[in-house]
Amino acid sequence: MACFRDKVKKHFPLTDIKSVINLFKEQLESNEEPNLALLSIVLGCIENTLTLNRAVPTNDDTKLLRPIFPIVDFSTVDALYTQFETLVKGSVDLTKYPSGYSNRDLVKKISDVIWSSLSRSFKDKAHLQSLYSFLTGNKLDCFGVAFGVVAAAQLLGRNDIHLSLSEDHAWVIFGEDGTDTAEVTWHGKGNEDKRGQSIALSVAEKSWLYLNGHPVICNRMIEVAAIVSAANPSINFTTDSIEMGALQQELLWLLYDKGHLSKYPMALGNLGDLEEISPTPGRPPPLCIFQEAITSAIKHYDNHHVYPYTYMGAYLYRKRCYKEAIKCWAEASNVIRKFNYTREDEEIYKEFLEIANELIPNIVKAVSLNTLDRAQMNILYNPEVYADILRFYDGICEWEEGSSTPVLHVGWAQHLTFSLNKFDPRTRAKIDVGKDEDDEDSETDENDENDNESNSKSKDKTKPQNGVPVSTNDGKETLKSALDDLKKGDST
Ligand SMILES: CC1(C)CN=C(N2CCN(c3ncnc4sc(C(F)(F)C(F)(F)F)cc34)CC2)S1
Repeated sequence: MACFRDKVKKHFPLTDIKSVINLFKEQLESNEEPNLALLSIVLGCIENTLTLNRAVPTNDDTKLLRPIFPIVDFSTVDALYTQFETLVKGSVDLTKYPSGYSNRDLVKKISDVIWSSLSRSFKDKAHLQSLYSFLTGNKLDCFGVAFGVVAAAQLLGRNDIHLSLSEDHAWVIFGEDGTDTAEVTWHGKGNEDKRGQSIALSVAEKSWLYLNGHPVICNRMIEVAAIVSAANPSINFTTDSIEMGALQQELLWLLYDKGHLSKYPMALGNLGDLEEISPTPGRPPPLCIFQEAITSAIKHYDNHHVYPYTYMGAYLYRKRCYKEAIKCWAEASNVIRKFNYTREDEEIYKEFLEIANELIPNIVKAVSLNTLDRAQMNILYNPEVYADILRFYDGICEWEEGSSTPVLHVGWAQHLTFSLNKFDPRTRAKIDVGKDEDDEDSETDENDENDNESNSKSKDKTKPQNGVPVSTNDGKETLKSALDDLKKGDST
């Protein structure tokens, strides 16, 4: 690693965002792989200084004026890197593992090295995702442990071990064709960790947690993107570090320009949120970035990711573009219906619960009372919006079908009736819940003599022919056309 030190030393001391960008740029453009441990230590050190134990501003102006970007000395980083190298190389006897491709024993052994160094304190605090946190405080969150295993593997020269990311869990892939998988960290609260096991069984459950076989499989570049995307600029519940947010944003654009975000929808969503806070001149607006995340998920992950739609939906909700936000949530529901709900899917359950029981009710309230959003009261007369709310709920019902754990309870029904009743009755009459042509389920319904209801539904000719179809498809077109209208400015 001596050569690595000579190459990197010239960037230090890091004194501002530009110097950090230059370090990452050289690592990404080098003919050798970017050094994950180095970059994680550097970013963790800066994040730690900018977000934890901040100097409380006094009435002495000089304190307020002094830039607080930390000076990162090479000696600091080198000492921590050496500490990590000593731990990993001192604990793993590589002679026991034949060279070439890695096996499950080696992966488990590396995971044990990280795992056994962790302190027992609670792990769901912020700023526990980097090797800086691991080396200075023996603390890592779920992502941090998985990342630490991959960074340790790289240090051991095992370049077939890579990070695999779902929307709420991380594990590793390894082996000759990169198809072996292994749990290396824990997930959630009160769940026994399954470290060492392959994830095949969990995927078989069709749970959202494992994205039913559509996780983000990282290469070294996408692993650098994960380091940057997992950085956390928040100081407390209400305040973010401007410097840390700006650094994360510039690093994400650096990775974006090199194409390393194209298969990482959550990093694109993260970048869209940062651009909303502080737009970069000459860069696409947030809506375009969120759309890129959706397009990436459709193209690379067979539209099995939920978060691209909830990133965009949340943004549109904040901008009070309620019709388009509801369409995004219908598309999110169109994704979740492909899964079976299992007990480790709580995170996405909470996401849909908030949309159904808080955000949509807030919208129908906001546009029905004499409020500043009264200009959008026409939403309650728009059959498309009503149809999207029905699609939203239909996807959640389908998610529940065939699941081991129920999703809906009476609280959902109370909010559902509240929201639907706000719509004008004539609007509710305008939608057509007819059979979806290519929905093979309705064929079986037709042939199911016991299920008269669906037969009557699909044969009922009383519905107006020009009804708005409530069809569940991969509605890229409907969402796209709605957003085009928004961009043209005729959004209501
Ligand atoms: C639309 C939202 C509610 C806003 N933020 C969301 N995030 C914030 C960022 N985030 C992420 N952003 C980048 N990369 C990753 S990898 C990952 C994970 F695999 F679940 C891990 F590693 F287990 F934590 C999570 C995650 C998780 C999802 S989703």
